[in-house]
Amino acid sequence: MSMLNTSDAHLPFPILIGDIGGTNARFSILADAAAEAVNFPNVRTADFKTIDEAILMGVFAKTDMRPRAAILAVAGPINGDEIPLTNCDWIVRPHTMLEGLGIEDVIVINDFEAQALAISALGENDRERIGTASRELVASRVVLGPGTGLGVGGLVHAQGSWIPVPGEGGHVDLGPRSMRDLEIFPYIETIEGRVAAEQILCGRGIVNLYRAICKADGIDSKYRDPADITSHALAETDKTAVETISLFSTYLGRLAGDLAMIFMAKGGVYLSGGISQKILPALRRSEFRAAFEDKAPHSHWLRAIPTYVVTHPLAALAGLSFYARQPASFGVSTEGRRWRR
Ligand SMILES: Nc1ncnc2c1ncn2[C@@H]1O[C@H](COP(=O)(O)OP(=O)(O)OP(=O)(O)O)[C@@H](O)[C@H]1O
Repeated sequence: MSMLNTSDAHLPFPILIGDIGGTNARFSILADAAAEAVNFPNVRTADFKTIDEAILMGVFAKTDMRPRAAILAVAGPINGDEIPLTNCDWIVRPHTMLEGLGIEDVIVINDFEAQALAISALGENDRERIGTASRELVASRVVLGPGTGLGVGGLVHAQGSWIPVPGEGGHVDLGPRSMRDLEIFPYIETIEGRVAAEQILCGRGIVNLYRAICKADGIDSKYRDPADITSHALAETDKTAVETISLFSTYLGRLAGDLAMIFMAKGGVYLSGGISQKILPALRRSEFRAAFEDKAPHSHWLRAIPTYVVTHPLAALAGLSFYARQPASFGVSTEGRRWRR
């Protein structure tokens, strides 16, 4: 039995769980540890001034259930009693929630910690395997998700617990490796001179990569929206778009393999984020998996690690509910991130 959570009392049910993204916030309520989650319609963050107002209108106005506790996953760092969100004007103020919403206990964690909690127990219907490695081990895992940005979360298995590890893995350096990379990389828009992984592996990164390929080839770029590039790539109606998504898959595989080595992720590497699902047919091709395994001197080891695309539509909420139902199975540190009345 793990000692990691002994200082943390269980949260009282019903528990409100929330995944607060830049554009959308998704909420559910768990009536008790055995009950199915009751899901509420997506709330667009731009439609409400505050998260408290969104909870009142998007949840409380639609049910008689009143949560006694809340676990929220947010995109952004959690420091202190005022938590600003990346890509959205909301500031999460747990003290205000305790006073105004009748909630007794609030925990706030990072969105990729929630994604990491989810990959501890996703079923076969909630993921699609990429490649042939299929050995399922109860061992450390990694999740990386290209969306508006690039999130990364580790899930370490130790002392009989799953321990989510938040971090800024989306900001590691990504370097050129092939001759073609060397032609394209000089044209990738940098951040203070650096090609951080997020300069390529996210929505705006797809456009950045596409434009760099156009410049390297001396042709005009036609598309400004990542969705246009992926749709032309998947339909094979534009050669540069096809190469963009092929290289995107290679670079995603390269980073996924690096993270697998860093975390000794024998339990598998998971791709989440909106973009992974949208380019699933491209990820099924050879580039992603080939780059993932291309890690001499450890390729034999990478070949045995399964890789998956998360297909669960509400994976972060699923992760939060696994934790809410069975907190003792997880080593979630709540220090400085839990507020009680
Ligand atoms: N078909 C597509 N192909 C590639 N990129 C796309 C496509 N559709 C949307 N995008 C890009 O995906 C990004 C949004 O990603 P995602 O849907 O994962 O949102 P998110 O970052 O999780 O935010 P939120 O949680 O608020 O929904 C945007 O940069 C958008 O331009």
